[in-house]
Amino acid sequence: MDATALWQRYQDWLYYHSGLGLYLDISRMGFNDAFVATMKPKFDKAFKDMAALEAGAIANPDEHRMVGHYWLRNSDIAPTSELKQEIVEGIAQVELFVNKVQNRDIKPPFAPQFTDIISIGIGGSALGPQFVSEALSPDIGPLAIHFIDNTDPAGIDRTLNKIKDKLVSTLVITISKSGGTPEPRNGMIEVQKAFAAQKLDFAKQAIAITGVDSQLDKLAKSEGWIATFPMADWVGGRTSELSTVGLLPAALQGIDIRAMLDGAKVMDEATRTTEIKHNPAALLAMSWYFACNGRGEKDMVVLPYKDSLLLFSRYLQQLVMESIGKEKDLDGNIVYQGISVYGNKGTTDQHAYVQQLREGVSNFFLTFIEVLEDRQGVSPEVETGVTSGDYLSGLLQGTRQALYEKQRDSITLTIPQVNPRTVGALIALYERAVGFYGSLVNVNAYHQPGVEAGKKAAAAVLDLQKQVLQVIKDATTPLSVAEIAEKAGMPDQIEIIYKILRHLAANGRNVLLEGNFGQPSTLTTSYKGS
Ligand SMILES: O=P(O)(O)OC[C@H]1O[C@H](O)[C@H](O)[C@@H](O)[C@@H]1O
Repeated sequence: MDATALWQRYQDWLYYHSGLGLYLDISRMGFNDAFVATMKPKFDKAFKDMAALEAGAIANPDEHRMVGHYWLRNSDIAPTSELKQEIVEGIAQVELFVNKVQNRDIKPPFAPQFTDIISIGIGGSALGPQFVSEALSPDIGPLAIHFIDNTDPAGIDRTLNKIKDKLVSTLVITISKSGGTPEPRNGMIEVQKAFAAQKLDFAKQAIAITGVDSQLDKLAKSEGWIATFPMADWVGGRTSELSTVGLLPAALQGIDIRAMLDGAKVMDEATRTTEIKHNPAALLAMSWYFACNGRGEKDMVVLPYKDSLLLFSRYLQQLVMESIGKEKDLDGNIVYQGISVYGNKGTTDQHAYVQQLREGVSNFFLTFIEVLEDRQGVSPEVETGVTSGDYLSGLLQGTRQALYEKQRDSITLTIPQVNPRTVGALIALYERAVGFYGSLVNVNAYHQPGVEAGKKAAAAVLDLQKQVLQVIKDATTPLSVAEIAEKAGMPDQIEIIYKILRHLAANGRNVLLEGNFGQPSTLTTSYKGS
């Protein structure tokens, strides 16, 4: 297409939201009018599904749950007055708590005020708070936040070492919807031990955000933690950023949560229209469908040209891949759906993998995220008449053009500034686009059965470890891996048993492994404990 035709196509397909100052440009996706026409009936169904979801339908049939994240930012649309009240009270509870922390009505027992937060959680109980903190936390805020989002001992040490002198004034927030996920439980126990080592009273500095009556809820109540905040079962982990999960840590950091909620609400209104061309979430979902042929044939590369949006692609990775990546569709057919998401930030990635994007395998489409405001205040010139921000903008435009010349499709989303309102709007935009896409490809976008399999397998490995340890403790002579597997009655688990032994031996757990490490069958194991 020549420049004039491209410019016309840009204008024909440009979506602009004046209230948010947000632009969506899908003109560099290679669809045509015939494609749009074929999508029309699919979207009619998607719009209907979405309306039913918002009205309180059981949109997550496997888990028999409603899907209510849109109600969080406009409680008036909650399907019952009880739910509305629950939402209003949830926000009030957050604001009251944050107020009390700020006024020092709630404070740690051995320090004048809270200065830091350790937020413990994983997946949907971490990615949203991490993204929002990176995007919006002030350079010097009322409380500084640190995350434990894994069960990696060295990672936990790193976080704890950084703030060991400030543990006395640290508020610990453990977030887990189910309240039974092992990683945050482990993190919480390790933090509890770090508190005990400094003779601090963990319970007086701890709060939980979790489902009512979950293990975590019961523990927090039985140990007398400062507070527990309920998580509703109709809010999924990956869509919980605008629930207490995201709002509480954000507000404690001094982020305007009402503005975040408002941005999301405004975007929700914009994405309810049933005209594809005027609905930015529908335009996104349609573009994804085009690029992926409705079957995940291409990857979604997300490149925000703004450091503070660094974690957006990681956040979207869960939102998109856990929602769309499904073996079966809603009718039970095997479909192996999904869209792979990755990305870091521009221009940084231009000096890393954009080489492949421009010239290598063409298995992706790009989403540029552009922020019009370079920084607050005036920029110095780095060359006559040119600022660093001009470079950032120029490199984005240049990359978009260079990719287009090689027939690589891209979407460009432009916001005026990274602020609570635009971040709320971005979250809402992608939540809705993912919901539409789920309908377009007929999958349940709100469950995650695949994750359960991995969790069960991990639990089985830990059970096996206990058996293996017993076998080597009981043995009077060193045993080979095969002998251990035999004695544990698990000969078919020999490879996992070998890996358990190797891990124990590497970690001072009284397990001695001897022999040729390049030939595991020669290894013998003995127990060196007392
Ligand atoms: O909040 P939690 O119940 O601890 O769950 C944390 C995360 O882990 C699970 O395995 C799910 O796949 C995620 O969707 C969830 O966000």
